[in-house]
Amino acid sequence: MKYLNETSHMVGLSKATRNLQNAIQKVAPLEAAVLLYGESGTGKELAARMIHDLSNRRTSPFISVNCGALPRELLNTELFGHEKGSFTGAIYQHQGYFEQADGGTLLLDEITEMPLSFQVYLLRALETGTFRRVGGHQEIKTNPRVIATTNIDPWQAVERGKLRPDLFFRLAEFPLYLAPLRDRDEDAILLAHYFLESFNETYEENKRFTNDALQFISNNSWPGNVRELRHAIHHAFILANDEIDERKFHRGQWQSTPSYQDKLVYSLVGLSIEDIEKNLIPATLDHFKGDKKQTAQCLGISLKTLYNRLNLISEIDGKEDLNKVVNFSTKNSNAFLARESD
Ligand SMILES: Nc1ncnc2c1ncn2[C@@H]1O[C@H](COP(=O)(O)OP(=O)(O)OP(=O)(O)O)[C@@H](O)[C@H]1O
Repeated sequence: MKYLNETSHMVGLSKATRNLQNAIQKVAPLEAAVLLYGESGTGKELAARMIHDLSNRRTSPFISVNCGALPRELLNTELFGHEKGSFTGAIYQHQGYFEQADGGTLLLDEITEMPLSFQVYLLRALETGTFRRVGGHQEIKTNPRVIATTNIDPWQAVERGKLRPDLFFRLAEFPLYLAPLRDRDEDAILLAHYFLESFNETYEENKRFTNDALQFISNNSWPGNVRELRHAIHHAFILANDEIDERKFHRGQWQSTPSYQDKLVYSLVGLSIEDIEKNLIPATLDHFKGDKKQTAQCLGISLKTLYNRLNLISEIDGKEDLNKVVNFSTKNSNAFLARESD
């Protein structure tokens, strides 16, 4: 098995992605501070990495700091470092991220999660290009290029008091928006093929999507964006033998908002299990155009059980009623099997 490594370039042909790629190409060689904003999983960290790789700083370090994950009391030492003996346990001098990223790129991830009271120190370091290590007296000068990211609208973050306006203006010399996957037309399919090829290569397999899987990928809204899509494909890839069909996506634990399932389940409340079964079996049979093997497979029952259930249903309802059930439930099953993404 090879090392999973498909994350080095930005896949997508939608207008939003092409605009983003163009903007990255333009801003990367400059020194402007970039603020990347967009929903979680849209590719902000990837974009930051690309900016670094396309800049003149590419051979220097790229240091990423998750501002939301650092406790307030550690922010100072983690960002600016400390001198030996500056506090109990400081047995060595420590260089903070600002020094480590000197000449390279410092990615301040989730900037709006940084406590407001600390943002003023960050701003000072950015404005003057200098800072002091904790316990130090000497001004240290470094030159990292700063890229910041946030999952929330940065203008709203300023309004709501989560981001100091002066820091916002310093960080947002070049704001860049990453659109959610649902607004990026054909990108989901391209990304799906890209991730599939990558998994095939990694696991030395040759798995393929069926048309209904591609339909599902294209219809789903992917609220967790590219990250969710990647996890879903990995999950389906692991379950599938050769062909990755739509059903491999159904019960995935990756699913963050099981919208169609929720809707489906709530639409069934009030019916008995017997009613549901009576409707579901003929509807599934109808969906597979009478193919009992596929129907049984989809329902997760044996062919024998399917025959027994069908006999039972026709005994209960009579032939005429069964047809009615099929017609009635075909409508519902089509809606269900089409996996409406809204
Ligand atoms: N256009 C793309 N092409 C290929 N891979 C992508 C693309 N966009 C995102 N990815 C991949 O999707 C995953 C999530 O992306 P990333 O971590 O950059 O998102 P993010 O916006 O920074 O998320 P968060 O805000 O939650 O930190 C990563 O594995 C990344 O490599």
